[in-house]
Amino acid sequence: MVHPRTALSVNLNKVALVRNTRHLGIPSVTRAATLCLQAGAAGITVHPRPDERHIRAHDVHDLAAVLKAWPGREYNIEGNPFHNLMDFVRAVRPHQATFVPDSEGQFTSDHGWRFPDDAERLRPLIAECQALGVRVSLFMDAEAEQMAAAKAVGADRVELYTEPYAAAFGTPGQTEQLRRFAQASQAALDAGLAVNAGHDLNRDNLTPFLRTVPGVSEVSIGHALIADALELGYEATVVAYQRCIADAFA
Ligand SMILES: CC(=O)[C@@H](O)[C@H](O)COP(=O)(O)O
Ligand SMILES: NCC(=O)COP(=O)(O)O
Repeated sequence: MVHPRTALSVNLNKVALVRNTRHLGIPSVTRAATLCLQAGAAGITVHPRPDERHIRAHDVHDLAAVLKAWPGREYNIEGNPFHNLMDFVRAVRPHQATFVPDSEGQFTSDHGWRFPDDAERLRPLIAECQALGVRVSLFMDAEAEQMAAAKAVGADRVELYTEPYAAAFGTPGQTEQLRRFAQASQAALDAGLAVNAGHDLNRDNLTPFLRTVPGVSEVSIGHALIADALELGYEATVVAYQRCIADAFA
């Protein structure tokens, strides 16, 4: 079942990471995508980093072919538009491009864009994506005062970087983080942006997040979901995450 309120996009970076440790082609990234889509995932996300530590260029094209067989499901490609992302956008025209301000060797994504600093250099690349029919989401820290500027630069959506919430989950800081994210999401919605969210979301912290943070259109989840799939399998794991989403709106 694809839940109508908040779409689940499965990030397959970590399947590729394991695959790359041998020259055997397993675990298959395309098979993971197919099994997750068959289980009801609304889409697939990849972050083809320049060093190809996990998702490689051929994966991006292989997955585009898989998604073509799934009308209504979305392909989201993340990356830094000043590095290699735009070449992938031009070549495969995904449904969504998520601009992430990562440096080339960065351990993982850990911050969003800053306005007004980044505005003028982002504007033409956002416009180019949209001219190609690709929706643009900007990876942003949960700062309400930054949302109007994200809209002004032309973005369709923001993706709230959820690691600070995930790190506070289960501690006294959880309430304050949820308030911060709810405020940032409402500010984005008020500015005319749609809201995505991602990074370190899992089966424990997802439902409370969606119950409290208004109007989340899509969550992209990879690390914890793939870890769960090692134990439960892709189908049961996607169903479990869809249940977490459904529980938030029950
Ligand atoms: C942008 C973001 O928060 C994640 O989607 C990112 O893809 C994580 O990258 P790694 O899987 O390389 O840690
Ligand atoms: N944009 C977040 C994403 O795609 C996956 O992040 P994570 O669940 O691997 O932390």
